[in-house]
Amino acid sequence: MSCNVLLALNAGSATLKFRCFLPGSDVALAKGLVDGVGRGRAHLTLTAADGSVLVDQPLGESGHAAALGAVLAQLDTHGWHPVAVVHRIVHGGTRFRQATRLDTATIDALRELSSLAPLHQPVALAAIDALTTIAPDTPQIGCFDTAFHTTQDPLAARFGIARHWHDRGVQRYGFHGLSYATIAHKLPALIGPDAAEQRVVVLHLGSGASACALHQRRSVASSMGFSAADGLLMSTRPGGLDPEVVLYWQEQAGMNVANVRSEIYKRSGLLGVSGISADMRDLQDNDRPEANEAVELFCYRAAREVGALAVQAGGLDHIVFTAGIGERSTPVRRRIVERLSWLGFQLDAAANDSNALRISTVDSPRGIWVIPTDEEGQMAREAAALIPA
Ligand SMILES: Nc1ncnc2c1ncn2[C@@H]1O[C@H](COP(=O)(O)OP(=O)(O)O)[C@@H](O)[C@H]1O
Ligand SMILES: CC(=O)OP(=O)(O)O
Ligand SMILES: [Mg+2]
Repeated sequence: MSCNVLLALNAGSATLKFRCFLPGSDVALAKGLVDGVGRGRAHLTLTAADGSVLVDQPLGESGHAAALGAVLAQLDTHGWHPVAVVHRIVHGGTRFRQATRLDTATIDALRELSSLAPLHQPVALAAIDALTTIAPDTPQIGCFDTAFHTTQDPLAARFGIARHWHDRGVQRYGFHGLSYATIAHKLPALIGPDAAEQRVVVLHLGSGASACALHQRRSVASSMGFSAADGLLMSTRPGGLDPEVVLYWQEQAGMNVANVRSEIYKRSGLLGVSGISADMRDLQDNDRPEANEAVELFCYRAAREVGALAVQAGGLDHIVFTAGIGERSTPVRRRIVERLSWLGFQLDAAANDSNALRISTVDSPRGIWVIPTDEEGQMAREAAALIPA
């Protein structure tokens, strides 16, 4: 049977995640992943809504364009025809504040922001360019990680630098907005309508990691800034760094801009501190002291940021863990919450071990929750109004 779908694409540095929705709804019909893109070992999986695996296919030497071509071919074979494609775009700068139909002018404007999100923006643009070539008549829509944070307190968006820089766009934007918007959307049903409006800090802990304070389900402040390199320790990014370190690398270690960017985006974080792996699973099960120190630094920095965000939100009632590490790592959640116990967060160890929705004890003064993120579902909701009838 053949069926029109909205195709949502979330292009990462080495992955292409996708999901097909009934147009105008957030009901998913199928989802998939191409792993190892551009690394000589791309692999496509396509899974139906009931969990059955429809495709499990090595693609070999595929870049983003070839990977996308293979995805479209498989969707076609299974009778799914994209009437529109919606892309996750990490940086929308000051201009893109809501889901936007993409054309030559908007794509050019997004290209100018590439250096501020070097791991993400170029690959999203590669997917957009590939689609423009393969399916020029299919409408494309961009949804932005920065858009959810336009409600931030103006003070939270300002660096302590000369005003003219701020006016030129050197501001704190905040990222992972599609993930935070998903959590804000799910909160009333999952934690209760009154609790949902309280002060909530969401910890999005994935390859990139950040934290966001919500009040009345809107972003008040977040840990990421001008780029997605600020804030928490991440898989390969350092998070907040004294700017003099960058000057030291350039002046004393002879590193050029490309070397510095690589150090910041690819060689720091869990990988740099441990010297072992960027993957939390490898580190939390490893007995070497360097692995333990990397995990401990990750947890300490996350807890420290929760404290800072509690000040910005004027208090704190709940914390929510989400994304790959937040949804699945029992020890990371335990170590973060231990550092927050003085704020009234008491962990229920058994609930934490089973990744339950509520992981705080019944008499914990404040709530601790685990809520799966759904960036693609959020994209489908945001794009609904822009899909041609
Ligand atoms: N069971 C688990 N325990 C600990 N960490 C996990 C687990 N499953 C996945 N992760 C971690 O989640 C991270 C990826 O998260 P994800 O949200 O998928 O990131 P992204 O979409 O940004 O690539 C990886 O660092 C991986 O180690
Ligand atoms: C913004 C960002 O860091 O995204 P990701 O976690 O997907 O790398
Ligand atoms: Mg992610």
